[in-house]
Amino acid sequence: MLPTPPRLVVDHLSRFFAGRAVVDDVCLEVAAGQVTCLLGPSGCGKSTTLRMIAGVDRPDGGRILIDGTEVAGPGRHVPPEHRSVGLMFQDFALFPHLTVTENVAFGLKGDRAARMRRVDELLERVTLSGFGKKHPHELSGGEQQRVALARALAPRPKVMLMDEPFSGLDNRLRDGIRDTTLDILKDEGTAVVLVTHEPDEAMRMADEIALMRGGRIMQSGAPYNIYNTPVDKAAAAFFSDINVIRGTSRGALTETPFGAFLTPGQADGAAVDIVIRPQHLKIDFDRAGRGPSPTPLEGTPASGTVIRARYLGRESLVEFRMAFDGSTLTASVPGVFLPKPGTTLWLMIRRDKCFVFPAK
Ligand SMILES: Nc1ncnc2c1ncn2[C@@H]1O[C@H](COP(=O)(O)OP(=O)(O)OP(=O)(O)O)[C@@H](O)[C@H]1O
Repeated sequence: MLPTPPRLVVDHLSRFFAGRAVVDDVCLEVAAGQVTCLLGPSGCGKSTTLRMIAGVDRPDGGRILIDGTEVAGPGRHVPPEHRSVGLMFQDFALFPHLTVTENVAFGLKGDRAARMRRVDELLERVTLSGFGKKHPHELSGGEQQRVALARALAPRPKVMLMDEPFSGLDNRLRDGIRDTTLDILKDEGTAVVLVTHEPDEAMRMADEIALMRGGRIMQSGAPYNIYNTPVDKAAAAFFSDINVIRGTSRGALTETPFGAFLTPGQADGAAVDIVIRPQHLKIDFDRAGRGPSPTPLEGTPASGTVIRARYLGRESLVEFRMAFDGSTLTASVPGVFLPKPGTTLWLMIRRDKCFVFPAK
């Protein structure tokens, strides 16, 4: 038996505007029931990629296949309504003059009883049973969003395309609605491509994240891998603040004020950036002008003076001016830790948590 093809395949897709590649050789594979997030800064080509998958824009190169059938490619363009794709955007675009039931039933074909069964099933799924006769203006933002989800899912699309679908919602509503939406999409077995510029949203929703920059996918993988093995400094910086310590490679080592770091593979004499997230800097107290003893895992401590400390709820962020060169480093500590500005403390760096990149 032949293996089942992925539900959605995007194969070397490109799009040019005024001679500039805004989508540049993008490849994706999304299985049924899988959520892939296109994540990246504004203007990196996420929405253009989504629009080509939807069929409202045509690629200049590459192909798109749904369940193994080419829907876009050289000389081929299947119109959006024949692609079995569902769409959900930031403005839910419900029809204001139609009731909730009529909105959800809008794209459904077949006899009335079957259509109504599907509408009832979906309204129950999105916990809006009993709302069928209401009009969109009688609903809250979160309720409208759930109607939009039910409407998009009603015809059982093979692929669901979502462009910042939660960004219009109140912060407090968002997490709950994201989780409900995810459960329903997984239950329906739809392949999902979700566009977002928020790393937290991608980490929360995605089975796979495709990190985009300048029209290209810079890195793709499971959220854990993207966060813990970024391909470069910018990929690391997309998910959190980062600290950068510059050094020069000698043999397989780079000497820094925090001791030597193993940096194999870097050319001798090359400038190297050691990158560390704030939660992986360890803070220790001053012992009459000395720090704690060096350890193999955390290296040599370096002293710094507190510039400011802020409490953010789950954690405290402490900024330091480092004694060795006056540079600034930021450490985060779970809970409440608010040392006074001017206090001298010592910082250490977890060797197993830092990333090494050639300096650019
Ligand atoms: N129809 C068009 N004509 C010319 N340029 C366009 C067109 N559509 C998009 N662009 C340009 O292509 C680039 C990518 O746009 P796109 O909307 O795909 O980015 P995005 O990553 O979705 O950004 P955002 O998060 O701000 O929506 C941008 O520089 C944009 O200005």
